[in-house]
Order: sequence, then structure tokens, then C-alpha cells
Amino acid sequence: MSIKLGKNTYGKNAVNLSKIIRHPEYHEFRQISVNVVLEGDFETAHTIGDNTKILPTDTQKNTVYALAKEHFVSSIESFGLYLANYFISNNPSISQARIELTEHSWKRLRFDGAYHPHAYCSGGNEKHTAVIVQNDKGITVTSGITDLLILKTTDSGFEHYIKDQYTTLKETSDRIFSTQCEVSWTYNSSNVLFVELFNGIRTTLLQTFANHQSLSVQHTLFAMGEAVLEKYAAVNDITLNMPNKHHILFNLEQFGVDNKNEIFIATDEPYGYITGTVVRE
Ligand SMILES: O=c1[nH]c(=O)c2[nH]c(=O)[nH]c2[nH]1
Repeated sequence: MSIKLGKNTYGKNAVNLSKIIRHPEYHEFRQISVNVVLEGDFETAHTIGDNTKILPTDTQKNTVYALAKEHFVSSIESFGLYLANYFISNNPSISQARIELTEHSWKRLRFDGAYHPHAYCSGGNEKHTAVIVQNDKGITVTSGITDLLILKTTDSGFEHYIKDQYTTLKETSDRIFSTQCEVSWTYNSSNVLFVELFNGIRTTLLQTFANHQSLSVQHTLFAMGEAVLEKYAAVNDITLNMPNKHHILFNLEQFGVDNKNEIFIATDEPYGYITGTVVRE
């Protein structure tokens, strides 16, 4: 029997980095978390303990902090591209660098319409994500959003589904629609305007969610993806994961009280989970 090493990667996870960009009139605060995931000629490290081709994960971590000073100045995508290229260009043993970045949301405080120069409030759990992969085939850039918690109080229904002996769900043409959206999309180039595109795509997703006459989560998922592909030629495909954060009408009739779609019980689990990728034909 012969045994050999299969696919393997190594790197540093959760390199948590904060940066103050000191503009003359105000401070910009950025907080990111970076994963470095490397592939390459590392077989002998596993099989005979030969570390001569290994760039220590500690050095990878230090490289992220050191390069952030000059090269994390705009988007996480641009910083990820710089890091991926740095690891590949400087280490012949590395054949693929995958850089995963997550940016937390901090918003400058605003009083009487004016931004405070250096005090912030969390923008909530929503995070901007990016994954850069560089290898001998080229570079791919995937951007996205996680924990985008959104809700609408009407223009959502769910009717005409299969009914069998176990069906108890009542049809409704007017329900709450809430989801904690996880979205990611790939760009057709690594040389696009990442900040402008991200902001535009996020707005398009939110506008479509808000204005869609939803017949199901599936129906709105597709509409959101379709709207982004129609508007942004730089996007190849988009994947949406949409858990259904149920708000179920509470039965007030048992107390002789009418419930005109006003009182609901929010349930965490179990939850519907709808996913889909929307692509160009
Ligand atoms: O939008 C929905 N899609 C479903 O597939 C589904 N199933 C369910 O019970 N409720 C819903 N809602």
C-alpha cells in the first residue's frame, strides 16, 4: 500500500488589524481580519519534517501588519491583491496565495448633521468580505457582505405551495420578510473600482429587496442577483444565502383578540435556508 499527501494548505488565520488613517481634518478608522492560506511545494515538510520551503505563519502574520502601513489605504480588495502578489513573488515554494479579508463596520458619529472627527459607532454586525486568489492561472477577486440583517413589513407573501397530510402552514399574501443575508460576487477583472462597485452593489441589493413584490424568499433572492448582474458588467456571478428569519403571526384569537397582522413571535430555529447563485447565460 502506498500512502501520499493529498491537498494541503497552511497559513495564518484571524490576523486582526486596526488602522488609523490620519487625515488633516479627521481620522479614518478601519478594522479588518485577514486569513492567509498558502498552497505550494510543501510535501516534504509533511513527509520528512523538512521546513526549508516553509515561510513561517508567524512571518506571514508580521507581513500583513508591515505591509498594511503603506498598502492598506483604500479597499480590502486592493490590500488583499498586494498581499497575494507579495507572497507569490517573494517565495518560489508558494504556488497559490489565498487572502481572505473581513472588514468590520465603524461609522463616524454625527451630531447636528456634522461628523465628529474621531469618534465612531459600530455599524452593527454587517461586514464587508473579500477573497483574493492568485496562482499560475491568474487572479480572482470575490467580494461580499455577511450578516446583512434586513427586514420588510409587507410586500411579501408565500402561497400556492405543495400541500400534503403534514402541511399546517397557512398561505399568506402579507407577511414579514426578514433575512440575514450573506452575499458574494466575483469580478471579471482584478483592476476595477472596488470601493465604488461595492457601494453600488450593496445599494442595488437593498433597493431590490425593499421594492420587490416578493412571492417567496427564492423569488426575491433571484431578483436581487439579477439586478446586480444587469447593472454591473464587472460582476460575473453572484451567490446569495438567505436564512428566513421567521416572524410568525401570534394567535390572539385564543384571547378573543383580533390580530390584524400586528403581533408576531420571532423564532430563531428551525429556520428556512434558501441559497442560490445567479449567473450570466
Ligand atoms: O419564501 C419561502 N420559501 C419557502 O420555500 C418556504 N417554506 C416555508 O415553510 N416558508 C417559506 N417561505
